[in-house]
Amino acid sequence: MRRKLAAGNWKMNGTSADLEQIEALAEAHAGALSEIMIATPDTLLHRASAFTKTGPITLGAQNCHHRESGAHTGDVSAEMLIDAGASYVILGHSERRADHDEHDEDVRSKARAALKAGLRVIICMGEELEEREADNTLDIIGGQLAGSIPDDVSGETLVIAYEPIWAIGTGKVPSIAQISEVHDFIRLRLEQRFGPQIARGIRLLYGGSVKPANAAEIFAVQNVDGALVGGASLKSADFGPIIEALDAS
Ligand SMILES: O=C[C@H](O)COP(=O)(O)O
Repeated sequence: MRRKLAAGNWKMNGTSADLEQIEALAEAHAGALSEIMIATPDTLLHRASAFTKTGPITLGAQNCHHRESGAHTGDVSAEMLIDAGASYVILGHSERRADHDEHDEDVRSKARAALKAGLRVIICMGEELEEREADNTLDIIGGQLAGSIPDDVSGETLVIAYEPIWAIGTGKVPSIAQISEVHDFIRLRLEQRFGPQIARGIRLLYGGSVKPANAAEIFAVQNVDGALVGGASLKSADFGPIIEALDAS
């Protein structure tokens, strides 16, 4: 049985004044059935960890370097993230792929480093609108799966987030049939590569304009084990109902 995961990605948003959002979530959802993860900016991790020592919330980061340490100005290693309070790291987000020219092999080597250090990884993948319209979505996802995910993974350590790029921050959401098709495809590919036992333990998140109003419908899809939420994770008043919808699914 896979534990549902409501993951928030704050992206480049949030200062110390916003820690009260995490405090409010921790209080309101102390009894949540689902796991709740918030990937704050690295600058907030240590202080946010004060609110996550007990209860259902875990913390994550949004990137890490593929090396353990050394002369890499401005970068942060997986070990440093753990030291600051993270237990997850999001890797391969389309914004990192676009802004920092990250490719599947970069994501894979970062994932190896993160797993070696003891982080769980949320590896993101998704198609551009042109790729969707050209009916290439499954080819794109198949390539990203093969290229981004290292060999040594388990249901404990790997989460995959399907995030169609055209749905991120746009208010556009794929149809339920489209979400279902991609998630079933990912599960099948994982079974083929890792075997049914490992594949069935890996959680698959949907991401892209998840809001309180559409969460329940998305969470009803088989093989959707939660969500990676951007904008609606910034305020506890928005993220809370999404967590409740996941608990109820
Ligand atoms: O990581 C989160 C996704 O990019 C979704 O962002 P969004 O919920 O603002 O569309």
